[in-house]
This record gives sequence, C-alpha cells and structure tokens, in this order.
Amino acid sequence: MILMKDVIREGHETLRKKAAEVTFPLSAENRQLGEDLLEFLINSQDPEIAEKYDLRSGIGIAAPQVNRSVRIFALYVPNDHGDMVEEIVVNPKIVSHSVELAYLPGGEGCLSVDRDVTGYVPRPQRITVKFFNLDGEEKKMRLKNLPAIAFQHELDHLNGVMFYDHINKDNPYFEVPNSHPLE
Ligand SMILES: O=C(O)C[C@@H](Cc1ccccc1)[C@H](O)SCc1ccccc1
Ligand code: NI
Repeated sequence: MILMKDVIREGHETLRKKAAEVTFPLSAENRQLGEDLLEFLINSQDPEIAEKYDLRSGIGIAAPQVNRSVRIFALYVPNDHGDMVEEIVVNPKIVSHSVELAYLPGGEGCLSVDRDVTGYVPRPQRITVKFFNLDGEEKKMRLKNLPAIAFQHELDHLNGVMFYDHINKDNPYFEVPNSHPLE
C-alpha cells in the first residue's frame, strides 16, 4: 500500500518532468501502480485507516507523486450529487472545456506540498475528457465542478505543473473574468 513516505515533495525533480505515455497491454507494474493509487485515495478517506497509517486525505493522486513518471492518475471524488467519481485514468486528454472558470474559494492543496500556498486556482468549470482504463478501453467523460478541478490538478502533475503555478503572483485572490467560486 502507498504511504505518505512514498509521496515525493516539492523540490523533487520528478514533479517537474513531463510523464511518459504508457503502452497497452499495461505491464504488471503499471497495472499495479494504478490500483495502488486508487487504493491510497480510498484509504485516505477512511477515518480509521487514515489515522492508523497517518494518511493525508486525497481526492486525486498522480503517478509522478510516487516517483513514477508515467501518465497514470487516480480520482476518488464526490460529484455534485454526492456519487463518487472513482477512476484509474491512463493517458488522459482534455478534448474540450468551458469558457467559464471555477476555483475553490479556499484555494488548493497538494499531497506533495507541505505548506499552505494561498490564492485562487482558476480552472475551466466543465471539461470533456478522454482516457484509457487499465484494460486499454477508451473512455469519454464530461466532468464539472470538483471532479473537473481534481482531474485538471492531476493532469497538471503529469505535465510537471504545480497548482501554485496558476496563482496570480500580483494578486493571489484576483477574480479572473468568467470565474466563479465553487461553494
Ligand atoms: O496532491 C494531489 O494531487 C492531491 C490533491 C488533489 C487536489 C487538490 C486540490 C483540488 C483538487 C484536487 C489532494 O486531493 S488535496 C486534498 C483535497 C481534498 C478535498 C478537496 C480538495 C483537496
Ligand atoms: Ni497535487
């Protein structure tokens, strides 16, 4: 199982690399990696397991965060209806996105960042994405609000981008035109 000791922190070069696409059929280690990433999120949101293993709660985690520079991440995040978006995402692409932007009013955090970095992180509020599952089947999905923000935060990790790269340096709380806080 993945533990916080396995999560690399800012300053580690892997977090700034562009991760490599994976080929199908997946190697046993890449399949196991995808399953381990999802298992970490589920564990991190279970109060007993999270306390027992000292896990920080996560709704997404990307392979580069455990020092594996491949284009795989996991999501375990509630949608607007409270249903969990539970996905192991391989070779993802955003195929279209809304003009409207959204941001978390409390800003974003990151399992690889052990400090509070304040400020709004504006991202497209709705996205249409394509990716593959562990069996190489292509999936197309429309996401909005928190699942969309999480997907983009994780896709950033595959491209060596950290959430604070998006924060306006002159005014961290600048309300970008067309952007709305997620309540
Ligand atoms: O470091 C990571 O990639 C995991 C982040 C992903 C994330 C951060 C901000 C906004 C969306 C996704 C962790 O999930 S941070 C914990 C968290 C939990 C609930 C809501 C927002 C952030
Ligand atoms: Ni992160």
